[in-house]
Amino acid sequence: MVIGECSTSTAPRFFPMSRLRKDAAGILVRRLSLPRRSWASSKVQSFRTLAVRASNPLPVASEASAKVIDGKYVSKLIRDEVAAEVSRMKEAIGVVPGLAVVLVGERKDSATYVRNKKKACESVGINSFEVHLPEDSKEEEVVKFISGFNDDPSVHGILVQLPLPSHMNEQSILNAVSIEKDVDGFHPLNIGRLAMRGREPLFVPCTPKGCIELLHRYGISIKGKRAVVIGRSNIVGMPAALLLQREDATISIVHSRTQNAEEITREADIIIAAVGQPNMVRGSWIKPGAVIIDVGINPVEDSKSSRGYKLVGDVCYEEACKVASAITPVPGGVGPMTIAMLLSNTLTSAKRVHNFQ
Ligand SMILES: NC(=O)C1=CN([C@@H]2O[C@H](COP(=O)(O)OP(=O)(O)OC[C@H]3O[C@@H](n4cnc5c(N)ncnc54)[C@H](OP(=O)(O)O)[C@@H]3O)[C@@H](O)[C@H]2O)C=CC1
Ligand SMILES: Nc1nc(=O)c2c([nH]1)NC[C@@H]1CN(c3ccc(C(=O)N[C@@H](CCC(=O)O)C(=O)O)cc3)C=[N+]21
Repeated sequence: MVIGECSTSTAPRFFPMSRLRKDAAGILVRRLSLPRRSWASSKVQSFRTLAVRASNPLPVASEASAKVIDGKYVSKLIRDEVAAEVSRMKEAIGVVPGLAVVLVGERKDSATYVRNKKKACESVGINSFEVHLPEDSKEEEVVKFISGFNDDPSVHGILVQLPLPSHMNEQSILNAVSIEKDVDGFHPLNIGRLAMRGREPLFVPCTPKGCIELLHRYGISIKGKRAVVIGRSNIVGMPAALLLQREDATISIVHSRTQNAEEITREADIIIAAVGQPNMVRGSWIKPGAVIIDVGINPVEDSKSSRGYKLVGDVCYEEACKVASAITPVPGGVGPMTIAMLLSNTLTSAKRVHNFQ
C-alpha cells in the first residue's frame, strides 16, 4: 500500500462538479452582497440543516455524500472583491498596496508558494516585492531586509516564507516584522491579542482565517458547536482553535501526545485537521454530519501523475465524504483561501495606514 492511502473500496458518490459550482455560485454570490449574519436563502438554510444535524446524528445511508466546500471558488470571489477595492483605492488616493516576500534558501516547495503569491498579487493589482537570499545567509542579513521593508512606505505587508533554514532563529526573525505590516499575523502581539477577550489583533493568520471564512460563506454556524482542531502549530492549529473559540465554539485540541485522538475527534461537529499526516483522519473518526476543514497538504507518491506525486489532505477524503455533511477537498480547499486572505490582509493594511475606508 502506498503511504497515505486510505480507502480504495467503494467509490463515493460525488456531486458532479458542474452542478456543485452552480449550486455554490447561487449561494455565495448572493450572500456576498449582504451582511454576513443575514445571509439567508433556502439553499443556505438546507445546507445549514445538514451541518446542524451533527449535534443530533441521524443514520447516514451508505450512498451519502458530503457537500464539497469549494475553496478555489470562494477564493476567486474574495480575490475579485480585493481587486475591486484595490482599484477603488488607487483611483481615490493614488495608493497601491504592496506586499514584500522574503525567501531564504532553495526549497522547491517554498519557491513555488512564493511564485504563486506573486502571481496572485499581480492578478488583483497589488504590487509585490521579493527578496531571495541564499541558504547560508546570516540571520542579521535577513533582519536587515525586513527592516528595510518596515521603513518602506510602499510596502504594506511583509511575509517571511517558512520554514527558514535550521540555523536561523525563527522567533527573532518574525519578531523583526513591524506589527503594522505583519500580514501573516505571526507576531506574538497579534497572536496574544487573538487569544484575549475584548482585544483585536491587527491581522489574523491567513490559513486559520481562510478556514473560518469558508465556514461563514457556506452558512455553517459555529456558535455553540463542538470543534476539534487536530494540530497545535503556531501558524495553523493554535490560531485556528483561538478563532473558533472567538466564534463561540467549544474547542478541543488534539496533538501528537493525545491518547484518544479518534474518540475526541468523533465528538466534533466541526473538525479542522492541520497535522501534516496524509489521510490520518479516517471515516471512523467522524461523527455523521460533521463538517470537515482539511488543511493538510501532503505530497504522496503517484505514478499516474506527471509530477510523480499527488497532494492529499490529512483526512481520508473518500471515507470522510460518506460520513460528513460537508468537506474541503485537497487541493482546491483551504490552500487557495490562504492566498486570498494574504491579499485581503495586505489590502487591509494599506487601507489602515492611509485611513481609507
Ligand atoms: N492549506 C494551507 O494553506 C496550509 C497547509 N499547511 C499544511 O497543514 C499541515 C500542518 O501544517 P503545520 O501546522 O505547519 O505543521 P506542524 O508540523 O508545524 O504541526 C503539526 C501539528 O500536528 C500534530 N501532530 C503531528 N502528528 C500527529 C499525530 N499523529 N496525531 C495528532 N497530532 C499530530 C503536531 O503535534 P505536536 O505539537 O505535539 O508536535 C503539531 O501540533 C501540513 O500538511 C502543511 O503542509 C500548512 C500551512 C498552510
Ligand atoms: N510565512 C508563511 N506563510 C504561509 O502562509 C505559509 C508559509 N510561510 N509556508 C508554507 C505554508 C504552506 N502554505 C500554502 C499556501 C497555499 C497553498 C495552496 O494554494 N495550495 C493549492 C495546491 C497547490 C499545488 O498544486 O501545488 C491547493 O491546496 O489547492 C498551499 C500551502 C502557506 N504557508
